Amino acid sequence: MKVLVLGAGGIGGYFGGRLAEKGVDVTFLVRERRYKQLAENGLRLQSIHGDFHLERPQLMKSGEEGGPFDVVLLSNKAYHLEESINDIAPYIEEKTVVIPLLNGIAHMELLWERFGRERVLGGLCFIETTLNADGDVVQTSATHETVFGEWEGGLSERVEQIAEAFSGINGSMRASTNIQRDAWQKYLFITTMSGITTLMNSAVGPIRDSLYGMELTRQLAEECASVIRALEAPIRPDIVDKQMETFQKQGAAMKSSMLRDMEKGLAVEGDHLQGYLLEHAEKRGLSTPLLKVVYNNLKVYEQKRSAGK
Ligand SMILES: NC(=O)C1=CN([C@@H]2O[C@H](COP(=O)(O)OP(=O)(O)OC[C@H]3O[C@@H](n4cnc5c(N)ncnc54)[C@H](OP(=O)(O)O)[C@@H]3O)[C@@H](O)[C@H]2O)C=CC1
Ligand SMILES: CC(C)(CO)C(=O)C(=O)O
Repeated sequence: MKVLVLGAGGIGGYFGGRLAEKGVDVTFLVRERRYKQLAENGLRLQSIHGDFHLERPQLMKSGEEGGPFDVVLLSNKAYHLEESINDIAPYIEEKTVVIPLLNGIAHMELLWERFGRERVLGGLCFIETTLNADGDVVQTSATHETVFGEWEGGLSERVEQIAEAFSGINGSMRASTNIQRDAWQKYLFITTMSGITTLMNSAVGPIRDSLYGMELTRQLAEECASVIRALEAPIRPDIVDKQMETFQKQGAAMKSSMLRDMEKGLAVEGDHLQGYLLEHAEKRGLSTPLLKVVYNNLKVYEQKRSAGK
């Protein structure tokens, strides 16, 4: 199976690296700066599950000849989606499937529009990873999992084949029979998790231990869930309780990738995550006061960032 991974950042670098470590034929579609870095240093994973150094990753830049690919793993940030879609387009053939690993939901419509619903699977990942100053992928907590499947549910032959090819890696890349529900539930989790950690400017531990930390986290999750339910998305009735339990179980040092990006002064995916839900809340007249505060905090950050402060 030939896999093209767009982006070799925290997510693409990690899962693409783990696939290559198993012997899967993986090519990374990257831009100039990352190309140079990976060509010089190789792809290095520093992980609590074991380090890995891929000395000569297969690399491509947009427009170069390559393929055909069976699977394209999309691992860009949401604010690079348009360019990323354009860059993978030449490699999407009749039988190629795209698996997006981005957080959020709004990208699905754009992918369907461009490539057709039949070529796009649902996908998501649970992992805490970031790039260090040398461009190495640093992975720091127990979970390292991606999940993918047919958006309409069930298990198709192609999904089974991909799951077979991805099985046995150091980590988990598995098929789901209900990826639509899984993706919306992940969306709820990340919108709450990135929202509360960026608002409080803190890892999970101090938020949990603070006077109103758990109450506010639940309030944010309830507000987000109310919008998701109004969109008739298929989340479980008890999902907020379940996710609060998950929040309780996280290591104290656990941070969202959005908070890590903020700490590095990088762009954030506020429009794609919190903004998308707020837009729908406003259209439907739903009250989401804490979500508004969270989103506004991100907007203030963006303003200061673009003013260089
Ligand atoms: N990091 C984490 O712990 C988690 C992240 N996620 C989600 O996964 C997605 C990816 O996040 P993450 O990996 O952390 O982000 P990173 O910023 O670490 O990596 C994204 C990579 O995509 C590359 N890229 C963007 N556009 C293109 C393009 N047109 N062609 C080639 N490469 C491109 C960037 O390259 P360049 O260097 O050239 O800009 C960058 O290396 C996000 O939606 C995030 O929310 C989900 C779960 C956990
Ligand atoms: C919360 C977490 C780490 C779970 O995978 C995540 O998705 C993110 O921070 O982007």
